Amino acid sequence: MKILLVNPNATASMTDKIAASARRVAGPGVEIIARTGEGSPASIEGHYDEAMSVPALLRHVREGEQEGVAGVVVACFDDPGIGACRELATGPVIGIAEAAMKAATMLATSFSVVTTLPRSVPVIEELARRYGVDHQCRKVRSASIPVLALEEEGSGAREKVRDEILRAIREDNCEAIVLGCAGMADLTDWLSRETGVPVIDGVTVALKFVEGLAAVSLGTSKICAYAQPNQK
Ligand SMILES: O=C(O)C[C@H]1NC(=O)NC1=O
Repeated sequence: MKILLVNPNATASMTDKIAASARRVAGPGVEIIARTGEGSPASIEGHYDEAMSVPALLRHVREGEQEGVAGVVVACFDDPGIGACRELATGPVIGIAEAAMKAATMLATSFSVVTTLPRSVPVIEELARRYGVDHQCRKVRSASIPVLALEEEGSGAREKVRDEILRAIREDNCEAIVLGCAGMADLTDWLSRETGVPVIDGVTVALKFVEGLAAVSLGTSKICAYAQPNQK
């Protein structure tokens, strides 16, 4: 089984980190094909970056379809272009925000999200509403770090994420934490140990959801909303 994992931003080191997290949990016989959003913004921080990341993402999904991938993980917590990707794909297409937040609702009665910058907070709050989990999402918080600080050793980014998680547990009455950035994937185990609560990373959860759905031969419905784009 081949699964396409796309980091929609243009930072290859983040793609490598995300792919390593995914490969650590991939099942036997599952090959992860990792791709970077060449020509897209170096990081996705807000609506404009998100929009600018979709063309390269769609090119990778189209290529993956031609390569016969079983499904797609969109590894950016804005879940950019999911509907458009689903129109191109036949297998499941799952964004890490939807995967992580819905997984949180299966593990706890409440969760908070910790993302990078304040400007990403309303984007994620809207996703929680769209996915119908806003009543269980206590709060979306920001660690006030640029996305790319997560790529810099010694930046203090990981400690800021940890400290914001501890504040969430104290103040939000939440029982689980969702990591609001694909670039946090490598911090998951450390953060769980440091904080004592389930810390959910959307990259690995989305991968297992795609793997599981593909394994039972379930793919994207093509009969209406996600039918192939009309030829003009
Ligand atoms: O908006 C964010 O902070 C998260 C989002 N940005 C990015 O480049 N990869 C992400 O997962």
